[in-house]
Amino acid sequence: MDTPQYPLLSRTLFPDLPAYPERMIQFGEGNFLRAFTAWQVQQMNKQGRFQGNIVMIKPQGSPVSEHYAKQDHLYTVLINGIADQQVINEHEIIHSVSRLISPYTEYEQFLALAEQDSLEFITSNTTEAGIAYKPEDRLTDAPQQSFPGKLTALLYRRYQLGKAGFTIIPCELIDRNGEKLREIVLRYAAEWDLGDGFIQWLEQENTFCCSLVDRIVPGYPQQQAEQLAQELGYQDHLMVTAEPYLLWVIEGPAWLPERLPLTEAGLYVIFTEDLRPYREQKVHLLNGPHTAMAALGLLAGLTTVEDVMNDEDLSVFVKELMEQEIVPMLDLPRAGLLSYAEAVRERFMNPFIRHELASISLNSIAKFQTRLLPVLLRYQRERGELPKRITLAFAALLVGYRGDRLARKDSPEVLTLFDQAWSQPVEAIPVLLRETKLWGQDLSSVPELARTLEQYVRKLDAFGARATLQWLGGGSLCDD
Ligand SMILES: NC(=O)c1ccc[n+]([C@@H]2O[C@H](COP(=O)([O-])OP(=O)(O)OC[C@H]3O[C@@H](n4cnc5c(N)ncnc54)[C@H](O)[C@@H]3O)[C@@H](O)[C@H]2O)c1
Ligand SMILES: O=P(O)(O)OC[C@@H](O)[C@@H](O)[C@H](O)[C@H](O)CO
Repeated sequence: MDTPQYPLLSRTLFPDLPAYPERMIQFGEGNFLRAFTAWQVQQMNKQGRFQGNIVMIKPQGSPVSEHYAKQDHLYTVLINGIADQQVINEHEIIHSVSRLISPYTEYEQFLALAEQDSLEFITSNTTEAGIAYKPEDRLTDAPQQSFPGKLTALLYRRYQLGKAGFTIIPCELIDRNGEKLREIVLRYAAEWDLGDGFIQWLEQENTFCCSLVDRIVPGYPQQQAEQLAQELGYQDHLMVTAEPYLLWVIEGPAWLPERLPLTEAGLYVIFTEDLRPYREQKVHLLNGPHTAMAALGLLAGLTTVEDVMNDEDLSVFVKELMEQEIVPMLDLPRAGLLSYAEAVRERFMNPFIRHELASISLNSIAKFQTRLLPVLLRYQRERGELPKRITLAFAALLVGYRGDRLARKDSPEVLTLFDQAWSQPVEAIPVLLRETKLWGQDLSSVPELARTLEQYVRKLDAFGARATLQWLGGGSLCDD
């Protein structure tokens, strides 16, 4: 929203903000990283513990938003929510980003980062799709299309200059993110014939860490933009809202906490030798319910996570989904899982942030595959029956992806598969379940799955999401 009566946030307005040498390269300029890594770097800087800034790299070719340069790479993070029973409504101008480079228009500037000795860390968040191998990438491209391709080119230049390697900590929400990134970089190194010396340098001088991130960051506060400009006294096109909670689990070497003193700065960062249990818990008990509530909530006509948590039927659904279907399928102590589940529900109830179900529903098929499907399959194997709530969320997703009720946001490939299947409604569900490109496996032989989904889809179509939820919880429907 434009609020031209207020000056634009820039260093002219705040000339005393400090600037530090660049110590971190960050692939990704999205909302999440702006309220996560850059915010944390600023907390360390404020305490004199890091004294380093971030260079952001635009991982994709879409035009760079003019706002970064116009705002001197400053932006506001608004922290809104409840922590330790205290209401928190804080804002902070983040000045830990020094510049944003697009390799698509400034490829030489991008590669020149290899010359900078002050740079030690590389972080990234390029969505679940970003850590991907693209066979067409070449060292001679300017730039390579994939994020790992660009990273390999940068690392190769660094190696050629005989300089020290980096500590690389990706934040993408995929399993073993650091290992996957390392594998792809090594693959490019071999395929591009960059030599044994480079491969040895990659392995010995660089550290790829796996990491898990957790902070709800709904992004730009569209609806309060005007009021905020009035309160802050400036307009900021890059401001981003986040909850107070933050967790970063990093699986890395013992020397890392000292070099990256996040914990010392009082941030909830866990350095561990094994992040798997943290990942299982978060992906299934926080992201899983998000994906399920988005599928059902949108069909029920709701808009935000808060709407869901204030809805009698849906909030019960979310609680039972967590406690009765997800918790029993996780290999972690039950008491800890239940208290995590409760804390997550409190975060979902945050009355100060507006988390749109539509934004959570982006690319829901891939999300269902990682967040809920493993739980559904394990439940079916161990109990000999389907978990009814996850299955209902699955049915709601299939209805949503039919395209006649809701706007769908997914890759063209996924949408085409759904359009083809739904063009023959009678056969649609078995056809979709067989499609390995959607689920990573053929689901047609999962006992009772096709039949149950067909039943739930019929009920969702005939009676709507709310009545179907009530029926699932023991109520009756006219065709019972
Ligand atoms: N927003 C949150 O609450 C939150 C919390 C935890 C994790 N995350 C994760 O962060 C990711 C980004 O969220 P966001 O809110 O910053 O979104 P965003 O749309 O603001 O930013 C997305 C970023 O990813 C890049 N990107 C997108 N597709 C890419 C691709 N195929 N290859 C390379 N780069 C690509 C974009 O250029 C941009 O830098 C999400 O996918 C999610 O997994 C988000
Ligand atoms: O960011 P996405 O689109 O991958 O998923 C939506 C939410 O589940 C997610 O952003 C959570 O809010 C986040 O993972 C909390 O740490």
